[in-house]
Amino acid sequence: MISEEENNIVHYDVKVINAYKSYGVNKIINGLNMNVASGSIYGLLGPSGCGKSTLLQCILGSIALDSGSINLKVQSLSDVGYMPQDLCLDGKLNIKETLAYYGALHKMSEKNIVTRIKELKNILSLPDLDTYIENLSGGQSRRVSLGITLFHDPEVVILDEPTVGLDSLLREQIWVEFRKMVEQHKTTIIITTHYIEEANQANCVGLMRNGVLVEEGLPRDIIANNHSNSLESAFLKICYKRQEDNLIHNEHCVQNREVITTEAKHNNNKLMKSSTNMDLDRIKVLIKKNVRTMFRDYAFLFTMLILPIIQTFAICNAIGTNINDLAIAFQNDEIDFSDCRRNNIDGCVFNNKNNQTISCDILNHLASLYTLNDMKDRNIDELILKKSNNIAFIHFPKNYSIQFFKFFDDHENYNIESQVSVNLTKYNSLYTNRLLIDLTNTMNHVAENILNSCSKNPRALSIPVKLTVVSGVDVKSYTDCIISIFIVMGTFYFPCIFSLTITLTDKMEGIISRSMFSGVTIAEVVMSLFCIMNVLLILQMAIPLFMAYVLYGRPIIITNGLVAYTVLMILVGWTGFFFGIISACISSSTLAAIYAVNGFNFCQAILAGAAWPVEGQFPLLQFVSELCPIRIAGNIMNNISLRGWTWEHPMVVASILKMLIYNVMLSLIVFILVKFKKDAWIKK
Ligand SMILES: Nc1ncnc2c1ncn2[C@@H]1O[C@H](COP(=O)(O)OP(=O)(O)OP(=O)(O)O)[C@@H](O)[C@H]1O
Repeated sequence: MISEEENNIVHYDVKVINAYKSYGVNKIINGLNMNVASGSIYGLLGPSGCGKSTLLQCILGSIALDSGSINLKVQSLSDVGYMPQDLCLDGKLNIKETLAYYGALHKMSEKNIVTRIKELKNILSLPDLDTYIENLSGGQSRRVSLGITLFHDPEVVILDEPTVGLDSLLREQIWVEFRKMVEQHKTTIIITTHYIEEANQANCVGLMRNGVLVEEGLPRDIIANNHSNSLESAFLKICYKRQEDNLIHNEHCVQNREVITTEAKHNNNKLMKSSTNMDLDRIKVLIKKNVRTMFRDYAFLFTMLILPIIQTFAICNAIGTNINDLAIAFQNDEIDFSDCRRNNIDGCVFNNKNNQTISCDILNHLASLYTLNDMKDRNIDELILKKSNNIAFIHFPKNYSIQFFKFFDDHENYNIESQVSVNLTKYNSLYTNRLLIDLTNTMNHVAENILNSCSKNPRALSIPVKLTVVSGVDVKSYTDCIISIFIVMGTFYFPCIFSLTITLTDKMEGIISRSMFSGVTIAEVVMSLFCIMNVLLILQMAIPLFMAYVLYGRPIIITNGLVAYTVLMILVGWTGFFFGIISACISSSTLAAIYAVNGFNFCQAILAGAAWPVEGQFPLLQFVSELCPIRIAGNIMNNISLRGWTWEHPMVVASILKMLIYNVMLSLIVFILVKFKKDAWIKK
């Protein structure tokens, strides 16, 4: 038989003892004591910004107290249900999937999940369960959020303004449910609310002001003690009185009963501790949820799967190709250019000098390389160059061919005034260099034709150098030389953007912290993303490789070095992934993080030699370039594919080792952030 003394003993599920918490100089909790009896509803009231949410988060252990202690009777997070003030819901899931996700995190069976979804649909008047969260009204989303909190039937329920935005009828229904939970299941509920009158239904209310509870008691006692007719007016009186007295004291809810402090099995720091533990089932649940949301985000899918195709297409078509669309202005005083088309060198030009027009030969050859614009008025040449797209102006004097032959026959008496003049625009060094090479080649070509026409050895004019390729594949364009750098750029960039955007979005939307309240560890979040990333990485590697080497036929030497090539790509992908995770962890703004990562990748690509050879950089910059993962891997991948380097080459082994070291270092940083910087994964 229970004695009267035992009957008076109150057991507490939550005890806050002399708690202090400051943000900088702002003291938010200032020596607060609070006792929440088991199997009761505790209404925590107070003006906006007084620290109610902070106190709840300290109770849950997501924020650490500066001093004081919080004792919770519950054993683990699975015994607690927390509804944050923000919704923290994933818009790309529907109601059923959302509830099932949290049910699965709490390791509920499929059958229980289905039954519980039906129950909560009735209790919370949820709309059609297939409706996506992003299509719900504010009040409907809040009910789903409450549903998540109650889903696993926790012993202690902590609710931060659960009834905001709900109509009075629904609020009433929900309070009836709270009372039922307390009576039937002995659930303990702590609830903050702005609707003071609904707190009348609580077993105990506490009024928080200036970091302490200024009043705590049964609602009807507080009303009676303050000679008021409602809880709201009673609290107003208390606030005025406190302002006058400037007195802060804390009286306990049940003063005439003996208080037994429940043994502190878990304090706030242990309940939601940073953990590197991993549970395979939870990782599977996280993977399922992330894959589901990814496949519903078309912009994300486009970035992950279509953008690599577009990028490779752009690289293969827009870099290192022949520049065919350049224009040259010319004036030919020797012959009208329209007559040139009929003009061919006929017989040996030295025997038939007067009929030959060498300018035609030169212009016809240039016409196969450039767009030629015939200018009749030489005086406007300056204007032509400034106002048009012509990169040069070429002028042939009247007696050009005669003098040209003289150049061969009688070099001493050659009239220098009669040579072709070329006026260059020098705003683009690439164009200028190209034109100079083309002019030299053209003149050589014409000279060879002339010598051929007279049955003379054309090699008489060429320089005495013999060129032979001794190693490496025969590259045809600049793209061939740097294609591996571009491929590896994408292999770094896409996993980086993948891990950054998913982690940061889930962090900023509170989905990570909400999942953590359901037992998920950050290590599990990272591992689930790592698994998905590896599948995506296979596609992101295969797409550019197939396009570059199969579709566009870029040169490649097939050796066993290609295995090292693949290993390097995978290691670069992992580096990008870890880099994205770390960036997401230390960033507090999604846009800033994306800009920073894009900017970093751009610099890295430039330093790695994507635009210009690294050998042209000054020594210190070269040293920095050699530290970039894209350079470490890309350079060796180029050597494997173009020079046939294999596993046996020490540089190949060295670069694989360097990339391994990179991955170990970055994963170590991730480990430290997971283990010791829990706050960094949660939106402040
Ligand atoms: N991470 C933080 N850094 C600095 N100050 C913070 C942080 N979080 C909260 N605060 C400050 O602490 C105070 C208490 O905030 P809290 O959210 O706990 O108030 P509240 O009582 O729940 O308010 P409301 O009823 O409007 O939700 C506020 O002044 C807020 O600006």
